[in-house]
Amino acid sequence: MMKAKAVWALGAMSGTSLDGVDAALVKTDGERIHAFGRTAYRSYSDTERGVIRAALGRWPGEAGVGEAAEVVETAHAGLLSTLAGETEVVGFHGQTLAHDPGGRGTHQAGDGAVLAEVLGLPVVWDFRSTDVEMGGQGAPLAPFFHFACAKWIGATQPLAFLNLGGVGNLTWLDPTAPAPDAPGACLAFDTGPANAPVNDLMQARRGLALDEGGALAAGGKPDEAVVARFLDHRYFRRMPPKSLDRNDFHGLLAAVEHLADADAAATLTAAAAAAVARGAEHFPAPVSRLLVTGGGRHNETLMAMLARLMDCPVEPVEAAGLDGDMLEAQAFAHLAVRVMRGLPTSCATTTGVAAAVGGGRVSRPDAAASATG
Ligand SMILES: Nc1ncnc2c1ncn2[C@@H]1O[C@H](COP(=O)(O)OP(=O)(O)OP(=O)(O)O)[C@@H](O)[C@H]1O
Ligand SMILES: CC(=O)N[C@H]1[C@@H]2OC[C@@H](O2)[C@@H](O)[C@@H]1O[C@H](C)C(=O)O
Repeated sequence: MMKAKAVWALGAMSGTSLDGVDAALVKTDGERIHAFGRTAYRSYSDTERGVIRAALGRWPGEAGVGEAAEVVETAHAGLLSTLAGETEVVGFHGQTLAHDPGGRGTHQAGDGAVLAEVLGLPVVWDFRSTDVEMGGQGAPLAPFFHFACAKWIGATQPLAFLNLGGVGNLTWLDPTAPAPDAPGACLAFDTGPANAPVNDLMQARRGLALDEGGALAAGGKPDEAVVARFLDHRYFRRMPPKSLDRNDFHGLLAAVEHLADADAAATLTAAAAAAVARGAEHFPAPVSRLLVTGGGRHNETLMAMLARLMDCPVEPVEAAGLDGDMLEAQAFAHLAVRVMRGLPTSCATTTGVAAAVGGGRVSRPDAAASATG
């Protein structure tokens, strides 16, 4: 079989924590990573964040959604144009405003056609809709990239990637499998809330965005009864694949209302760790290591709790030479190339979709130009 040519692709992600946009270059043929390139970040201003926050939970056509999409497009256009000269294709995730795979679908704000026109490059976007239309969860989508990362780092034994963002997601994988959608290659799902509840607590009690380093939680004692009640949630009894919306565990903050700040932070941190451990019970085989990506890997208390609960080494992805701040952006660069090549981006064991599917719409600059007159 002829080997596919690797190309430089530029991926961009605007995550659930609404901090800003990550962008990263990856040289890939959609199967194998050939090189990692430059990265860039642009934070949202408070005003921009406010516009996006006001549109959370809303669907296309509803109030505030157009304004949020414009903020997302402007931020991406500015950031991506600084790297556009180094790439052939863009993978644009956009900002998830609402995610209800069993109901109304999934909604990422930002129009790829607008970006294609601005950047003069093909843009792959709307990665999740086709999967949802075909009965999948539409998330997580990073697993096929995690599989490529496992090959890149030369892994030979099953391992797991854990993303600790607002929500947590876990990918178990066997790097000896021939492809990520091969039988027994991957199992992936959202574990539960990760940083979002602690962030919400810090905002409510201290006016801060996050528990820096997990310092507040480190000084508290988890309320085990609250953690046990949290684990009783029906989400943890569901078999994977499964995915979550940021607000699916909204009641968690009320459950720690009676606790002092440090104990409340410790309890919510313990709940996030326990959700991961509960998820790991679904692993088809033991793992050699758990590689942690996403902002939560900077939370030392959360990492220590995880290390106590897991029976394998728990390490930030940097221990394997990867970039934990950019992994999701890199994932959408890699997935964009898969879409361009007609390769699937999800399968039954990563999103629960009936058959492996290639999500993603492709907008080309000329088409964008003619569509907009
Ligand atoms: N130094 C730190 N100490 C403690 N927590 C931190 C630190 N840095 C980041 N975090 C946590 O990580 C979060 C951001 O993580 P990340 O950027 O991975 O999220 P995201 O990509 O927006 O979310 P998702 O993956 O759910 O879309 C912050 O909101 C905070 O809770
Ligand atoms: C619907 C949606 O945007 N989900 C995000 C979110 O953030 C983390 C987790 O929940 C994961 O399911 C997903 O993002 C990553 C990039 C994914 O699809 O793999």
